[in-house]
Amino acid sequence: MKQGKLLIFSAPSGSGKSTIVQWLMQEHPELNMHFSVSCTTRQPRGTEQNGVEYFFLTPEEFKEKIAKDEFVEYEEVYTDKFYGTLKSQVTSQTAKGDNVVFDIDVKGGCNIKRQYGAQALSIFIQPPSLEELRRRLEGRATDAQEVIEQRLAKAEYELSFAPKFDTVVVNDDLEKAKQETLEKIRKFLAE
Ligand SMILES: Nc1nc2c(ncn2[C@@H]2O[C@H](COP(=O)(O)OP(=O)(O)O)[C@@H](O)[C@H]2O)c(=O)[nH]1
Ligand SMILES: Nc1ncnc2c1ncn2[C@@H]1O[C@H](COP(=O)(O)OP(=O)(O)O)[C@@H](O)[C@H]1O
Repeated sequence: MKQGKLLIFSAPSGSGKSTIVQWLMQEHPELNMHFSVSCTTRQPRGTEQNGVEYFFLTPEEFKEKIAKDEFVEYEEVYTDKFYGTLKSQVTSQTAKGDNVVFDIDVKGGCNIKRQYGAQALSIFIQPPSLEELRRRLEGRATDAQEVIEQRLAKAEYELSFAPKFDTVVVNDDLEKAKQETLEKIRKFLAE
């Protein structure tokens, strides 16, 4: 059976990556995309549920998974906040011929691309500007101001990773960004 492919999405927090990924998964079931549920040590926010958006782990549980070599990759994305991709999330889907979607930080995105080469497409979702990124994070109203500042402080560094990705989509006009991403994925899956 044909192996599934990997679709990696990275961007500074607030760029619109989750909005685009959720739209693709809801509106385009023919793409056969399955979300890779990561592990994290951050607290759940809003309506997030364990096992849906993330597996929410204690730092001890996370360390145990590192020791057991259960991660394809993991990073301390923000101070004391660990995020990791489980090997089981990748192999169980690709073996069935399904495509796996990763919403993952810039370093993790480059790491997975390095490991999977041509089986993976890495997409960088770029905000039109840092000012707009601030507006979106504040508008989303899911994080405390301190958390927003922490994320914005990291955004410039993250933007410098864009050239390392297979492709960059600027998310200015959301509809355009969705269509552009869709076309790129269709082309890659047809290869
Ligand atoms: N390296 C790595 N990064 C991850 C993983 N899962 C999520 N992330 C990234 O961690 C960052 C913070 O994610 P989150 O707390 O959900 O905030 P949001 O991106 O603002 O919605 C984002 O850049 C995610 O893409 C993972 O398994 N590994
Ligand atoms: N092109 C866009 N124009 C204006 N607002 C947007 C656009 N794309 C996304 N947003 C909004 O910006 C906020 C951050 O988007 P989100 O998808 O949560 O980002 P990320 O997953 O990259 O952290 C959300 O409130 C979302 O509705």
